[in-house]
Amino acid sequence: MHIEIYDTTLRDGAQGEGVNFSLEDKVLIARRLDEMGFDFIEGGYPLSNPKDAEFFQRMVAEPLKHSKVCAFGMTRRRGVKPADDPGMKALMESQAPVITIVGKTSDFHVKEVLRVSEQENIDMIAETVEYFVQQGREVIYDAEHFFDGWKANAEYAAKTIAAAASAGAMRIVMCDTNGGTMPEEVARIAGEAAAKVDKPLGIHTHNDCELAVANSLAAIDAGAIHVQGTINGLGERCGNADLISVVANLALKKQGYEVLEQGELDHLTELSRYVYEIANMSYRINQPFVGSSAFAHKGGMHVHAVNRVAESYEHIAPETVGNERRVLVSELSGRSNIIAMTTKHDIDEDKALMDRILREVVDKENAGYQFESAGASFDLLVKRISGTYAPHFELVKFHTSVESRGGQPVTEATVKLLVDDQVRHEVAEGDGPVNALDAALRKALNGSFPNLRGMQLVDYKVRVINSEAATAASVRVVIESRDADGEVWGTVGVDENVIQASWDALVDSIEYKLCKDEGKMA
Ligand SMILES: CC(=O)SCCNC(=O)CCNC(=O)[C@H](O)C(C)(C)COP(=O)(O)OP(=O)(O)OC[C@H]1O[C@@H](n2cnc3c(N)ncnc32)[C@H](O)[C@@H]1OP(=O)(O)O
Ligand SMILES: CC(=O)C(=O)O
Repeated sequence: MHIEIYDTTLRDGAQGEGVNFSLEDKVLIARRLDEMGFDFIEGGYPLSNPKDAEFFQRMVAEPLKHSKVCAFGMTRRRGVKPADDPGMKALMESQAPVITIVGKTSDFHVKEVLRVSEQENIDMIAETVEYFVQQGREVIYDAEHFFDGWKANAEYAAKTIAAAASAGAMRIVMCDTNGGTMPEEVARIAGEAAAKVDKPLGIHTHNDCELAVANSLAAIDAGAIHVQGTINGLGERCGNADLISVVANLALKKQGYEVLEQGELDHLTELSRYVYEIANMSYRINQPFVGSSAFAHKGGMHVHAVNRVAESYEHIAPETVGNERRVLVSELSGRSNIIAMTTKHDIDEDKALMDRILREVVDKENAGYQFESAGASFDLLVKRISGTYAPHFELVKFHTSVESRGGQPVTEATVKLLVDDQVRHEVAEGDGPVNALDAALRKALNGSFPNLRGMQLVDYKVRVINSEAATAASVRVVIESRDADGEVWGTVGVDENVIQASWDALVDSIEYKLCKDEGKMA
């Protein structure tokens, strides 16, 4: 059976703290969802702001190929005819083929929040839905606080959805607006609701109890054919049901459900990252299915098993959802991690060598290093231990200073190096000691290694690692560098002095780039 996937990233997702899509962001996301075969895309709330209203005009000018565009709004205001209500006018002007109307299900909300009679709320629902149906629009009815309302007064809740259904709504969507309902309640109430209306049911859940995906699946198992949610679970408070997980579970874990266009499942990871990128948010590494850790193996025993049979510690093949398997190296590694991570180093599976590398990794992690995000430093460590490393330069000395000139801080670094037995002595200013050191180091090396101009530092993180040791605390510096072709690599340095730790990470970054360009890292 086909389950309709209704995306509300651009409306309910935008209600998430820290999310603010521009008009162009919204158009880009809508187009990507359209390409993947999402059935419905809720573009926004046209009454709310000009940007949302404009989005619908863009959709008229440049229509989507597959997805139906939905405009969202509430039922008419109390005591007003739909045709006179500014909300209805904004929805009509959107020209969206589908209008999604949210209305009150719970008698408590009718009394305490809307402050209208129970009958007026029923009339608001029926007249609003009927108005849009008469104007030739398809109407989806979002029954707000559906489960809470049903638990408090099932008879009244049933009357509200019956009003929407008989007025012509094509879907009745059960909303767990406060996100507090348990999956067994969702299943039971969805079954009871199905007996009261003759329209297909949908489900819209929030994640306040970390159950939004489970509740969506429970409703579908109970007969709902339509599911609403957002990409990556963006949304107000704890977010909405994450459609990435909903879609993956329906396609891969449940029997008999079809979702999206065929062959689109392996674009889920790309879609998730795309939306994070546009929302200017960091992705969640442990996000199910699509996080970078979703198939990352760290424990030595696990890596040993995965090297033999991948499915021993993987519930699906990562490629099914466009993700990839990763092996991490750390103090929890066994020889199997090292073997998996050294395949590119043209070294035999020499047991003694693997043990030496493993011991060095464990010792260094014990001293505060972390190789998970510093793969380039690990690769250099392997080269050092296997005797294939020849440094490209030697440090004679470095010096940094920060002084105040006219109230402005000025940072300067000097480095003295030996490159091919030649002394290079350079000074540079920077936005801080590490930036200045980087600039001076490059000045000293650029003549011999012009390819260094292609790389840049893109991230710099410092962490105190044994703060309980007070003055003797060490710091770990992790630097991320990027090459002109987009390749990114991480390096790490640890020391009691933050400048020394930064220097070590910096030198590893440059040595890695030079080795890589000479084909010694492949
Ligand atoms: C569960 C959900 O996610 S529903 C969607 C929630 N999303 C948003 O609120 C984001 C967009 N909202 C907005 O831009 C604004 O709130 C607007 C434009 C919709 C309304 O703004 P305002 O007119 O200034 O009203 P305000 O937001 O303060 O209050 C909401 C009003 O709608 C009424 N209302 C709430 N739900 C409904 C409903 N389902 N049907 C009719 N009226 C409703 C409230 O009673 C209140 O009116 P009142 O002040 O006369 O009592
Ligand atoms: C409609 C909606 O967003 C909700 O009830 O949560």
